[in-house]
Amino acid sequence: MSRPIVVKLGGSCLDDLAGEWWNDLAVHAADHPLILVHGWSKPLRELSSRYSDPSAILRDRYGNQSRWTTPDVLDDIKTVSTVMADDVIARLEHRGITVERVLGSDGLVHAGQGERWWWQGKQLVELENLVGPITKVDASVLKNLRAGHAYLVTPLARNEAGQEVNTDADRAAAAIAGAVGADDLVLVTDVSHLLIDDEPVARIDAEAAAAFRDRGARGGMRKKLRAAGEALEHGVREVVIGSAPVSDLLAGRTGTVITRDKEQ
Ligand SMILES: Nc1ncnc2c1ncn2[C@@H]1O[C@H](COP(=O)(O)OP(=O)(O)O)[C@@H](O)[C@H]1O
Ligand SMILES: CC(=O)N[C@@H](CCC(=O)OP(=O)(O)O)C(=O)O
Repeated sequence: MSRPIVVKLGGSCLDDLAGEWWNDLAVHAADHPLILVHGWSKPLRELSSRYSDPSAILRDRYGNQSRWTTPDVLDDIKTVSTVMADDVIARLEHRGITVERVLGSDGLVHAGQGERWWWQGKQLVELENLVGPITKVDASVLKNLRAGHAYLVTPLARNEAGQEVNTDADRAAAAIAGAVGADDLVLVTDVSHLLIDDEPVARIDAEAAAAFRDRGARGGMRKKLRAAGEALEHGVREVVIGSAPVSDLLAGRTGTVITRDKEQ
């Protein structure tokens, strides 16, 4: 069996991907087991204005942004994810690829104890946030990995107390890519490249990407660079960030390719 490909579909761009983009993905999926992991940031903002309020986003002590997640927010995440999943499934099935949907919290993604102290704007506050760091991915849940078949993962997780928690979608995709032995992780988003000093970057190694992350990356890109580093540590060969069809990103025709070593 060829190695699986993991593609993370950014919540920022999922509804902007054109028919051609899906045609290209279906060609890949016909030859490789495919795992899609989706985000939901934009659909949540469209569901309710409360998700555009700056107080909805917290930061941990490492500067990672995290949605303030309560049981109501989890319900909203599931509502928008079901609509997105129905759309993705229809698009791929129409192109001859079968799709199985998996909630990460149904045994695939395990989380540890969450943080209690968060930065909300400039204030450090103690609050309950249903977000957990990913501790394990149980790849045996994805037992039907084969060419022509795709999994669509909603990256929620379950913690040791049995609670369902939110996770970061890029980092969940990285952990899943490592667990299934994927060679490639593709992070599809609303920008064509990582920009450093306003210049698009075609290739960068993990060390330089981490150095830039801590110096200059913001918001969603900061999380992507952290996720890329984690994926490479877990054995993924390369991580590509961009907005083009997956074939173009995998061939290095566009996007930013992040590799473990300089020479790769
Ligand atoms: N150095 C950078 N290069 C490119 N994009 C950046 C950079 N720093 C921050 N960003 C932002 O990261 C965003 C992508 O992350 P995010 O909004 O989380 O997307 P997604 O929903 O696809 O995960 C871009 O739209 C851009 O505004
Ligand atoms: C803990 C946390 O913040 N989780 C993210 C997961 C979704 C995500 O990452 O969506 P994008 O791909 O659109 O960025 C959130 O709820 O927004």
